Amino acid sequence: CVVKGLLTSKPLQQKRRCFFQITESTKHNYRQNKKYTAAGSVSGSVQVCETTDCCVGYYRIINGTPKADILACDRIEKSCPDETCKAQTRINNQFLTCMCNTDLCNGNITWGKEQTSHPYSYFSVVFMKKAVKPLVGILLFMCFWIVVAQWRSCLKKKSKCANYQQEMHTGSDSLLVYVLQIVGRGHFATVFQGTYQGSVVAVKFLPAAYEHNFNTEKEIYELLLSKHTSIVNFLGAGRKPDDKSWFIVLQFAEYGSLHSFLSKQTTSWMFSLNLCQSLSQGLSYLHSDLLNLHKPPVAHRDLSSSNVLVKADGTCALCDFGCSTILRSCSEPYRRHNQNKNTKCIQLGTLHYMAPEILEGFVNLNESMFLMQGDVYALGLLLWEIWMCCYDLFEGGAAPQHLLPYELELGSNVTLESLMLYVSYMDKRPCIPEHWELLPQGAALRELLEDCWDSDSEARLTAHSVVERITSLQSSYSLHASSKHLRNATNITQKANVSYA
Ligand SMILES: Nc1ncnc2c1ncn2[C@@H]1O[C@H](COP(=O)(O)OP(=O)(O)OP(=O)(O)O)[C@@H](O)[C@H]1O
Repeated sequence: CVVKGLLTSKPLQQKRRCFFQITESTKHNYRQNKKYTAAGSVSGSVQVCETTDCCVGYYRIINGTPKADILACDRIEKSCPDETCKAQTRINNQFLTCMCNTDLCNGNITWGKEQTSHPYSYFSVVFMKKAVKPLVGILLFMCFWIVVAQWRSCLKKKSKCANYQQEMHTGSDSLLVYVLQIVGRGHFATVFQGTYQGSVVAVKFLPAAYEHNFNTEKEIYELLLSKHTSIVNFLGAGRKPDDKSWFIVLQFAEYGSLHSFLSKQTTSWMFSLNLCQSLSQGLSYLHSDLLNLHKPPVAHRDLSSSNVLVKADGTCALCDFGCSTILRSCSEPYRRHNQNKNTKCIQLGTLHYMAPEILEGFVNLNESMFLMQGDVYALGLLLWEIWMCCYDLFEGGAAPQHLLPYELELGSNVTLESLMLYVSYMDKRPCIPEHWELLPQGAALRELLEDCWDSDSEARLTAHSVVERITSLQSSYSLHASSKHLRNATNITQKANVSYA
């Protein structure tokens, strides 16, 4: 109790005092204001910090000069080694932030003009477009000739480069798997197409050192019993005798990852609904606690369009459970498996999909609800990604090129800092096209997305209620694909279309 008391509330004389200010431009953001006001008691322009030693300052650059936007105590304990307020991050040459650890240190920011150049500034984007394009062309040309040369040498030594056969062991049994070409790569794994017992399968190989990731993923697949159509089917696992690498044999998803699917084609309204429906059903099943099936709730924790597969029937299946956490075992109530083991996944998962509270480190990683709410935030971004590639939702049927969430706003290599600033501090989300408001289903789509990615994690929908909302979209707007508002499929050029008859 004494320790807890020391951590949560400090004696008054030791409490940090910070400048407090919320400008007109941010006053409209009720939630944002509440977060900072709650960080300590405010008297005039000074706030006495309740739980942290850090002052924060968010500044906007107006006419080349930083103007304070939000000044306050930080809300959660973080390291802030600087005594003065030194500019740390900026975004689109517009924002500076600082954190410091002395009384009233956040009132005056120090910065150098050179700090305004941001990797995603307009200049660098133009430069990238003008200068990098020819370089990419040359590189592609060289790659083409390397591939041709390798293919020729393959033809010469056919036995080595062609399909090879592996006998792979799973405990006492053995799996005879033929491994063909590579179909995907992740941070840890290389995934091959192969055959097993006459069926096409995917074989995921993890290097010998990744035993923990292998065990976590295998444990989850075994637990899920592979019985849900929106979870990729698990067929076996084991270790290769020669290089000791780990492998998992899975049902093969013909269209590959959702990311590669959406990069290559646009979809009809009905097709997009099926993708969204199966995806949310998969997550709802994952989160569910099914005592009769001995299935505890599981948080995925690394949902992204690379970790969702698209099967031949146009439905999604979740995969890659290497970062997942079993939240509560049915046989051992409230024992949490994998706790603390998977904290590294936070940095490895695709940054774009991290919920604001996870970006800010505000989450107790052992709290089931927080982890599931983080998954629902990522689900909202995935639904947005799918609908942004639906030609029925764009005039003339011309859906824009597939982009990851926040890629348009922050560039393709987002950083943790720029994402924190944009998603958490500025409370921004991916742009929902304005013309959707004119569509019959537009308001329902907006509401669903906003209820998934709400900055208040407790206000978010559950995965189960997302399924219900999509079911109601399906029944209310099923005939909408032929609406006069919408498509002219002949206008679609680069991507192929996928639709249900
Ligand atoms: N069953 C499958 N069928 C078809 N392609 C698959 C299958 N499983 C994985 N892939 C492809 O392989 C890629 C990498 O797989 P996976 O995400 O499981 O690897 P990982 O190393 O665990 O990834 P991460 O970097 O997200 O941790 C996927 O994005 C997908 O393109």
